[in-house]
Amino acid sequence: MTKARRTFRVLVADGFRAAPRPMAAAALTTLATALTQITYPVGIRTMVDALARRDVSAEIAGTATVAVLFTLSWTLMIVSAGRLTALTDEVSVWLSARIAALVNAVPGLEHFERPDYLTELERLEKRRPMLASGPRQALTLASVVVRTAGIAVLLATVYWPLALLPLAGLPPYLADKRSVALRERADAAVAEKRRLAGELFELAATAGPAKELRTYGLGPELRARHDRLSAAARRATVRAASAGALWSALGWFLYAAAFSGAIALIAVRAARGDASAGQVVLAVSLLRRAQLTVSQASNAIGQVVTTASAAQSLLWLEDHAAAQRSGGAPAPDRLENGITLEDVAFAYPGTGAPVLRGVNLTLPAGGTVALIGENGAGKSTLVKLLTGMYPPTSGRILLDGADLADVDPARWRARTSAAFQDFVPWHLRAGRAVGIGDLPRLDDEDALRTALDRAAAASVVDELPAGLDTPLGKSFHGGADLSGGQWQKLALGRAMMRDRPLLLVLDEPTASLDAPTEDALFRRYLDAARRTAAGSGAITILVSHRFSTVRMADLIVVVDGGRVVQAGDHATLLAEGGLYAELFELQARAYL
Ligand SMILES: Nc1ncnc2c1ncn2[C@@H]1O[C@H](COP(=O)(O)OP(=O)(O)OP(=O)(O)O)[C@@H](O)[C@H]1O
Repeated sequence: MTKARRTFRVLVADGFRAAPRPMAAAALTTLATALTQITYPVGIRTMVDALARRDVSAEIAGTATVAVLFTLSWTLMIVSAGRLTALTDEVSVWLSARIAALVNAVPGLEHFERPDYLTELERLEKRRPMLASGPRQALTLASVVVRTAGIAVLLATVYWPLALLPLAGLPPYLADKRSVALRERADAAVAEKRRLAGELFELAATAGPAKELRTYGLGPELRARHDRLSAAARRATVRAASAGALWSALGWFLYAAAFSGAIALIAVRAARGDASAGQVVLAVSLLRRAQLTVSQASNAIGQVVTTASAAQSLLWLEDHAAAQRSGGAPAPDRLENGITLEDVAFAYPGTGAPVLRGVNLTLPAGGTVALIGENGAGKSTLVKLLTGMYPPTSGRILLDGADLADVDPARWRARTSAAFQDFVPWHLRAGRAVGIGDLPRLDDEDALRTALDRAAAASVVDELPAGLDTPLGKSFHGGADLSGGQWQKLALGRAMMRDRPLLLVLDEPTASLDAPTEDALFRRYLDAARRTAAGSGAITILVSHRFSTVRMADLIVVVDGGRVVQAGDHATLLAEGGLYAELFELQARAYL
């Protein structure tokens, strides 16, 4: 489908998809209003000419026509305004669901991490209300076209050159289009500044960073940066708005000149006796209406042009979601041999430098694997590749020999589970904050309890006033707030919800827990994992900086500068005397 047809689809056809009945009702009432609005001046002409001829019956007919059409046009106008508002509401709800579905249809994280994609998503979010009113604007434009055509035909019955008057609407239309383009360009140019300013505002005004802000006295610096960015963005948009206003003024000046010329032409024809009194009244009434219609046309076209350009953000998202690989092979039911990385390299999209290079590694089925390395070594990136958030830039990841690139991302995701270091403190009821780890069993209390036990998190829920039903977080009135460690235990419980994951990732999931708790938790967890892994060959990956935990893993993988520099069990790596032994000694000495 061409771009123009797809844009038309967003503006018109989506209205019928989102809300078929409201769209049909709005279309009918809007067009009926347009027809009655332009035809009632014909009754006025009949009235005035009948008056001049002293023809009483024609005058009664003209008056009745005016009365009926006038009353109808007002009634229909009010009904159609209501219909159009209802239509916009329905399309808005439908569109929100569609955007959310499209964003979630993209299996990877690229659109959340690349600045150019973020800008496009942000523009789409900002333009959502405008897009929701697309069908309304399209109907308004259709009504304007019908009225303009009707006015041109009726003016031609008075004196044919007057039919050309609606063409005088072109200069204001073109000027408004230019004005919109100027503002759009300025908006796109300052989008990054606005986003940064928004992030700084969040930092300065939300509870999370408040402690650090006060400790380091960062408030004034953040405010100054925020003000500088906001002012620069405002200056650019105000400049564009002023230039746009000048263009609009010029367009309307040209229209006013054409309008005055048309009035003068009718006056001259009437003075010469070439037009009846009724025709003069009809022409003047139509010219007034034409003025109104042209200004509405210019607005309606301007809005449709803006919305059509906003629709490009939605089309971009549709294309981006469609370009993602979907379908593909199912994930294996169980792992026999394990997951193998073959010469894997990876660079984040939009950045040149690889953060992983030449990674060759086998994670044995049923094993527990610990990833260790210094900050920024590439551990979390490796995890993102294994969970299918990103494909490798080169090299392959094989599940029992089958390329992960050929497996349907959603089906692979359904067989993985994870607790991340930057877990989400879901503000839900406690049971649900855990249950969303396996949506089909969201309210399955037995499954919830088992998951909480596996994560050693049962006590967190038991201490809550209403147990699993306790609302969590400050979003709820009276919601229970938890400590960092308690939130983290619930996140672990969430990761334990899936019964038969093939890959379970625990990416520094215990950073908020004290060392003995982490140690006890992992002993207990790894025992259970080894037992269940016997059935499915599941692999557990643990990212941690604590060697007391790491040493329990079957395989320890040492990552340094994006490369795997060592792999083996604790005793082997210690005997090798490389980076692992060095880091281990360092930490052991710190505890002495
Ligand atoms: N979304 C991203 N876009 C660009 N670069 C990124 C992104 N995420 C991470 N990086 C870079 O990739 C490198 C590896 O980061 P990664 O988070 O994988 O390290 P890590 O070993 O998990 O570190 P830590 O122990 O601090 O969590 C770092 O240099 C980091 O700056």
